[in-house]
Amino acid sequence: MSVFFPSAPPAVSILTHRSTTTAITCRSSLQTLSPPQPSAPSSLSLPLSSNSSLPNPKTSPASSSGCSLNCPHFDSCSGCTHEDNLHRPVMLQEATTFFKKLGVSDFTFDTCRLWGWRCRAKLAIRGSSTDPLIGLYEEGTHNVVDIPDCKAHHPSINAAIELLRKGLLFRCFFCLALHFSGIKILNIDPYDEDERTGYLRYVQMAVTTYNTSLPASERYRSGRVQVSLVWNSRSETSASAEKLNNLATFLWRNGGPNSKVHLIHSVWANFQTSTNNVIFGNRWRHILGERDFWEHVGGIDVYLPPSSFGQANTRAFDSLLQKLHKYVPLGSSVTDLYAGAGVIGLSLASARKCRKEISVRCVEINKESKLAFEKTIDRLPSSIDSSISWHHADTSIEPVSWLVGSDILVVDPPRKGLDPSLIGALRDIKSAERKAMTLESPTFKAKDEKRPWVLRAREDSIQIPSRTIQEENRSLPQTLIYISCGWESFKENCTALLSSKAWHLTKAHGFNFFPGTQSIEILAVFKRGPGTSTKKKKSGKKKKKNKLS
Ligand SMILES: C[S@@+](CC[C@H](N)C(=O)[O-])C[C@H]1O[C@@H](n2cnc3c(N)ncnc32)[C@H](O)[C@@H]1O
Repeated sequence: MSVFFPSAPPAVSILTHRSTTTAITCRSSLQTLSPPQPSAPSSLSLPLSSNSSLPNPKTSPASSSGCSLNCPHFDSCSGCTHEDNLHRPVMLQEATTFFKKLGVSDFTFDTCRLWGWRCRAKLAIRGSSTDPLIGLYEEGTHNVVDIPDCKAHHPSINAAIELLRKGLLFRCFFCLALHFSGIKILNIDPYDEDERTGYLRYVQMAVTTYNTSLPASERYRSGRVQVSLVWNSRSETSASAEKLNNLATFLWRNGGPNSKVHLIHSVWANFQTSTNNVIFGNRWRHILGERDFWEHVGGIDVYLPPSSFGQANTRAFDSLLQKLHKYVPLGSSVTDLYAGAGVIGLSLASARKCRKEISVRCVEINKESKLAFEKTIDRLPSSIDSSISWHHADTSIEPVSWLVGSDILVVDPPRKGLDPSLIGALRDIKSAERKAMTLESPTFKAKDEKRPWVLRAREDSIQIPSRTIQEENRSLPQTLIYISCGWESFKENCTALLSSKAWHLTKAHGFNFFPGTQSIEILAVFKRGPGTSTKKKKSGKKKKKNKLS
């Protein structure tokens, strides 16, 4: 649940989360950013679990100086950049000022969860089989820092790392009841970048907090981990396959359904032999546990294979989606660019039961996301009667063709921001619209032929459309909703859009997606045209005309 603390202009409103589970209150009530206040205002939710190393709210009240990270790895790990005032990232003041200058004085900020928020982590594995290191690189190096007590990780991730490293009582009758590491006992060497030897390169840990056999209030803290082992071999048939299977079995035996705490959801392998810094190779193999991995965000069940993009902060993403729904009127046609598995578009399609005739088109460059889209669409409520499609395409190529036929454009690009060609198309949207209205527009036809996978929400409504969405509706979006995880690129893109006078900014919201870092997630709403001042003049003229006529 979100609680709204009204604030005096020009301040930012801070929205905070009250957990359905155990909650801690960082004292204070009203939040403004100018002048800066020393104390934390928030009601903060803390996920706690039996295997959690998070502070217990009953024993560790938040300090009056704010909400601190209190992480033992802070000095050596590159993951977090600041320790204090997690509820108020450094960027927040700058963002508030930036939006105010652009006429948005009611910028809000949702503090979200401050600890245990990361539900998806990619960690490097280095060191030796007798002393494995599992964590992030030290700033500017390839030295891995062990982070067993990371305060950002969902506690289940830390527990799964622990299982990978130290294990439980494994083969204790052989080893005189000593506790040995899963890696040590199986004699699995971590990858050595210099020698290009060893087996285990990285691990991706993804937590699902959607276990419907538990009461809703217990689901978050009882999250289970999909473990993906990035293995230094070409495939599962290579010589080291036995070691890989032994490690997977070890994790499953000690963390699967027959263990004391069911921690491990599934174990996957990814095969990567490249010498570059790319984490994953192209080959994936499901080894143990459930193949299907579901999460529930934005009101829908979302399927997330390990190969597809997934948001790291599940709960914060859910808050953002709830906010986003408010900006999409019933009956809109939506294009979701940089869509991943289409979570944003599909969540919009299902947002309200009465939403009919909405059309959603998702565009994504990673073909691995297609399966996730198909699975997710299968679980959409049967009341949804929308035209929904997913396209494996590069947004930067002929971007105008993706804009045609949409009322609302949602963009959620990677950190580097929008592709220059898309920025160009949006700046020049008026002339693009004129062209689109021309029946024989070449851009139009070309894209139409390239649509490889057009899926419909319901099997029985599948029709090979004789008239595509674009042919029915050739207008271009009147609203642009920009979701950004890269503040610097957002500022640049925003300035470029506004300077074209093709768009003006109407709303902006911030979300604490990455507490402890410099980053915040932005949801910004742009409307077509140059904005209020010109509008006022125009409406003044209109009034006069009306009077005369
Ligand atoms: C920040 S993620 C957002 C994904 C999705 N909206 C979600 O929330 O799950 C950015 C996505 O853009 C995709 N992407 C990057 N460049 C792209 C391009 N040129 N065209 C289409 N998609 C692209 C990435 O593969 C990634 O899935």
